[in-house]
Amino acid sequence: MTSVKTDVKEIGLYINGEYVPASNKNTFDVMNPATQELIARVSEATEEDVDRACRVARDAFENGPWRRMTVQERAAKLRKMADIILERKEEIARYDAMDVGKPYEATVGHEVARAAHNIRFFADFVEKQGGETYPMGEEYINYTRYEPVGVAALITPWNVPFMLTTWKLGPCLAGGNTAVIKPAENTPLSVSLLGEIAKEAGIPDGVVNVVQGQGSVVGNALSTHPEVDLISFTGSTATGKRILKSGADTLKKVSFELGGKAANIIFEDADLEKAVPGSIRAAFMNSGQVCLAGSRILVQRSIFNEFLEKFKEAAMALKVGDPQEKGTDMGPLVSEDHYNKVTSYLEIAKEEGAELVCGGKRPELPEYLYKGFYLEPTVYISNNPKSRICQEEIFGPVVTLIPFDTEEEALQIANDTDYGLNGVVWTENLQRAHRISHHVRAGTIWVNCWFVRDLRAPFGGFKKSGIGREGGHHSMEFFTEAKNICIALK
Ligand SMILES: NC(=O)C1=CN([C@@H]2O[C@H](COP(=O)(O)OP(=O)(O)OC[C@H]3O[C@@H](n4cnc5c(N)ncnc54)[C@H](OP(=O)(O)O)[C@@H]3O)[C@@H](O)[C@H]2O)C=CC1
Ligand SMILES: CCCCCC/C=C/C(=O)O
Repeated sequence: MTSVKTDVKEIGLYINGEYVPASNKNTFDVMNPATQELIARVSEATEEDVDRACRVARDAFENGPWRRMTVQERAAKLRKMADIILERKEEIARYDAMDVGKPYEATVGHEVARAAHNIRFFADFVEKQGGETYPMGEEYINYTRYEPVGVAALITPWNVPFMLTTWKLGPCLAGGNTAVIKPAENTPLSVSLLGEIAKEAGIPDGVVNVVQGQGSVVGNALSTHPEVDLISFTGSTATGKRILKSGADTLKKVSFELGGKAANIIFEDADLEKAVPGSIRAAFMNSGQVCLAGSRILVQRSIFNEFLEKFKEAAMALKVGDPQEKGTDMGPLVSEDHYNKVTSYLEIAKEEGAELVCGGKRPELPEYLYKGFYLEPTVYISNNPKSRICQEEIFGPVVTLIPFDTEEEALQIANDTDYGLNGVVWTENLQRAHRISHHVRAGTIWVNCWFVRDLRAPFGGFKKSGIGREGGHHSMEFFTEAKNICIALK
């Protein structure tokens, strides 16, 4: 058996409605992390290319029709875009499976569908959005308008490239802004299609541009560019800090979705029929390369052994393998560098005295996957919540079970982190569910579920997990400027 073989793709930058090479004709190679085969050569933008993309986006914003269209006209084009995404869902999911190593089946069924929903949701949202009016007796009346901000830089990570980019692009375009998108260098394939999909949907040239290349060059050029008015960024906390500094001189608006180290708390009254599979998903979906991963599993001591046995059995039953193949639960890690980072925590865990329950090594795989960056689902037990494996975002299929006795202790451990993106609570006690949800310091708490999303709800992090919120009117507030108009009536 072999993985799906494809020709090496040649991918250009997408600027002003067409694919173009980099100004110096340089390209970079993209590998399939499941096999280390070369899958694409991608044009590597220079600062000059980024400058051109930003100027094109500025011109499309100032002089083009996009921001002048009625919301109904813009919404119709966005709905068309969502339709095209669904029509091309196999191609998009195949791309994400090829460069991220995501299981194709889950990607085509969930993530690409969600990507289309991201665009359609904001088309519907802006059509229904009203303004405010504040009459001042008979003499004056105030009313508000929500106007686009300008040129947005959308900088996105490699773990969920297409879906997370559309999560930003939907509200950006619905608000009447123009965009320069920069996907992660490891995973440029699916996002490279967004410019042509926008064009096919009738969105004017220059409104959606995609530049490719390294964060330190291309991302930095965007974050410092005078024509960029706002930056919506999803990625690591370390990069978020850098972008905040680079954007400071030009006073850019920022929205940051950053890292996480969620506590997944299992109380003794939890229904383990739900808590075990739910915790497995939260731990190992996307090979654990998920900001929302429930990677610190806090288990009440009275049920610790029972939970441990069930969790271990379920983790070991996950099918690790070729992301292109039906039935694969977990693909490889995204790259050699990332594999080295994740596996360095296996050494750290040993030094910290954590007990290895299962995993911690490469799985046995067919020969054609020998070079892939695979790691078995790995589970530790630790009694030291302050240890590095319990504090740092490993971003791989490595989780730690931590025993606790009381609610107070669970809360203390849950909140003992720099991060605050989300938390998960498993209990059949309604009062406890509310109590714990109120006291865990994080932007989203899931009770007896994980990663259930309503796009109207605020999404974002406390502490070092982010700045601002995305979702519904939160996204629209970021991507628009509220203007008050005060009219004298006499
Ligand atoms: N809160 C949330 O919703 C989510 C958060 N994340 C977080 O993302 C991280 C994983 O993604 P990862 O790609 O490694 O994150 P990085 O922060 O390394 O990269 C994210 C993006 O920023 C770019 N970038 C890197 N350096 C700079 C710079 N100096 N200026 C501007 N842009 C730059 C990267 O480019 P390049 O790749 O080319 O270096 C990439 O496109 C994890 O910490 C995870 O928790 C992920 C998903 C959701
Ligand atoms: C495998 C999917 C992980 C998605 C992580 C971030 C989600 C953001 C959102 O739902 O908007």
